[in-house]
Amino acid sequence: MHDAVRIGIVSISDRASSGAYVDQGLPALQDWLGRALHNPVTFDARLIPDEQDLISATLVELVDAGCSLVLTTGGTGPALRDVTPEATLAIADKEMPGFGEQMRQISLRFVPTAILSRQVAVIRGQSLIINLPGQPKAIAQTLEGLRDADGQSLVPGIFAAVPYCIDLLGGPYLETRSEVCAAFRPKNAQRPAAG
Ligand SMILES: Nc1ncnc2c1ncn2[C@@H]1O[C@H](COP(=O)(O)OP(=O)(O)OP(=O)(O)O)[C@@H](O)[C@H]1O
Ligand SMILES: Nc1nc2c(c(=O)[nH]1)N[C@H]1C(S)=C(S)[C@@H](COP(=O)(O)O)O[C@H]1N2
Repeated sequence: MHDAVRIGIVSISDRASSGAYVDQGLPALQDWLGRALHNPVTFDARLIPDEQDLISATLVELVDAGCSLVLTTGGTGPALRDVTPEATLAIADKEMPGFGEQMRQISLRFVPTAILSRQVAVIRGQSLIINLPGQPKAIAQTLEGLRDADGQSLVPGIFAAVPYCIDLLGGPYLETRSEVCAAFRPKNAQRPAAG
């Protein structure tokens, strides 16, 4: 039996939230997490514009609702309306700089403009909050990393470190499908395989 987990997914886009185009962020997040995790997931989904106070309030609401993990997409670039990192840092207890550093390493293998992405990850209470870029295809790329033609990992995706981080926060034990994402835990933190 796998632990149940509640995950917040937040798409931050002026145009998708106003209906100017169809949001692809929430479906991409839900699809990837559904493929990667064995655990039963309850999703709390929000589609909101690039408004700093609303982004912060939404993140607080999702943490208070019991989300162990909150993933955002969009609003991490340099444009005037891009304020997702500021809104996330404003409600943080701790910053987790490794996630942003690793995402930029991965994304640089795809586009030189990855340098423009300012995404951050933070802890608030017992929740891990991670900003992902807004390009829908960047969601799987940053979570999963990059493989060569034989399926060998070239750059590990950031999700490999998420289950152990959530263990350390006292959250549910997340188990991943290794063909999508091989999570890493130190040996002493591994539960015996079920069955
Ligand atoms: N939720 C989304 N659904 C579909 N495509 C998106 C979404 N968010 C972003 N994109 C695409 O990725 C690009 C970069 O995302 P970014 O977050 O910088 O958006 P933006 O240009 O600030 O505009 P907006 O906030 O109105 O989506 C967008 O120009 C758009 O083509
Ligand atoms: N993997 C990946 N990362 C990416 C991109 C991309 O296409 N793929 N686009 C970059 C660009 S052009 C920008 S401006 C930043 C910020 O994007 P955001 O404002 O959509 O969050 O993400 C970067 N990271």
